[in-house]
Amino acid sequence: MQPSVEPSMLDVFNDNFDRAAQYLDAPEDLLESIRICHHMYSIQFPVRIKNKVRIFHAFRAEHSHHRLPTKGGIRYAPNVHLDEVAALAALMTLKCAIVDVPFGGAKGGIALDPRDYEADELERITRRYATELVRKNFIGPGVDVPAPDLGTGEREMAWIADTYNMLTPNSVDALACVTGKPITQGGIRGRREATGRGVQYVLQEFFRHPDLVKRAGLSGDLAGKRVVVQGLGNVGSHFARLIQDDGAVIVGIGERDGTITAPRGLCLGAVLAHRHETGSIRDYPGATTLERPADCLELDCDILVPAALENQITAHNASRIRAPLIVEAANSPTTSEADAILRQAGKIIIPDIFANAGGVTVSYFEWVKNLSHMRFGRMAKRVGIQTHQRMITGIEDLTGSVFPQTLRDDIVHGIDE
Ligand SMILES: NC(=O)C1=CN([C@@H]2O[C@H](COP(=O)(O)OP(=O)(O)OC[C@H]3O[C@@H](n4cnc5c(N)ncnc54)[C@H](OP(=O)(O)O)[C@@H]3O)[C@@H](O)[C@H]2O)C=CC1
Ligand SMILES: O=C(O)CCC(=O)C(=O)O
Repeated sequence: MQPSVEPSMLDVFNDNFDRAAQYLDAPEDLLESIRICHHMYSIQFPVRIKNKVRIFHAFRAEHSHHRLPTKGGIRYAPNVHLDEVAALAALMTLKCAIVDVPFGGAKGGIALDPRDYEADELERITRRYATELVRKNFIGPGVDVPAPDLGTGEREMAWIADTYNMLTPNSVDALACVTGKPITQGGIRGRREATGRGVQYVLQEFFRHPDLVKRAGLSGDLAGKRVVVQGLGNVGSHFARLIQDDGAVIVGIGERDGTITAPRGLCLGAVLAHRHETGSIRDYPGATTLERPADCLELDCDILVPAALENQITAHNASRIRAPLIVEAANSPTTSEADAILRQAGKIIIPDIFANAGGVTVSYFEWVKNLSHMRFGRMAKRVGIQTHQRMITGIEDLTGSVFPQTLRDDIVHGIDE
């Protein structure tokens, strides 16, 4: 029987937690203290928008303080509420543990649709939210460190860092109060694409395990695999670009305004240019446009990557999912009932708390960089350049050949952030 109401994200987290707990030999009281969200902050504040005072509802949840600071994004979406950020904060605790970064989990949000506001209005709302977080000690380099999530990005993180800085004038570590900042404001190279790149790495790793590939009913490597992506935002667009470089073929894309599909493949760059020009992915030349964003989930493909919203694969559509491999780039895109249906059908699901952990991993390096007040590699850079230079000269002397200039520059320069 199909449920009439979709479960909340917190229901889904609790179901999954209970399922995982069965594999542990841990007392129930301990499990309960791991499950619950420890600190929750719910705020309502007024901001003047177009000469009218509007009340905004905003939240921050710190799931676990077993490691500090707590860490997790801030989302701007119309229906954000306290239970939702509590569930997302719990996922952050598990995610940080899986990739072993020293944080407890947190998440926050403001209930608004960013498309309804001008940039200066969003700035005032964001700065007021950040001020409220400072007032209640829900932000700080050693307390709770937000980052981008759905509907937010580098710009919002820069506003938050600046607000924090203004309110704590003697704090030398102020920049470490938030990650995902622009490079010029203390950000780190690679954070922008980190979550999508992490999803790419997860898939590359999956295809290094022939037993898993076989269990999914697939063969070979990523090249030629047919991929469908839902959501062309920060996570989805970088993932799609990177996976195309691995030879995968994007056969479908779902966005807010519908789905496009082309069995022979879509060129991501051209789709983004089309969206930029027309404001929509619909009617992309050479592709079929389907009405609903969720139509993309049911397309025939090898790998399905939901990278937009929660609760997309539900008890209602799970039986129509054709992809044998599902990679959860979004947080909580699959309800627990859907998860059971998919597993029953023999599908492999790579869960969000592993698949999208690339973002918080790179955030960790940004935080460390801000606390150390030094760019990665700065101290050893010159020594590295001299060592590589000597190595190249030695090889050229021994072989009598000369390195091509571009290769020489590449080797001499070495890695950066
Ligand atoms: N940013 C990060 O580093 C991380 C994000 N995540 C998770 O990844 C997911 C996506 O986040 P992110 O990419 O940052 O968010 P963005 O806001 O950058 O992108 C979301 C994208 O989804 C689109 N979208 C909105 N509604 C729908 C819909 N109904 N169907 C299909 N697409 C839709 C949006 O379109 P439009 O622009 O029109 O709104 C937008 O292109 C979220 O679940 C987030 O929690 C997880 C780890 C880290
Ligand atoms: O980069 C971070 O700190 C957190 C990213 C995030 O919100 C997430 O992984 O869901």
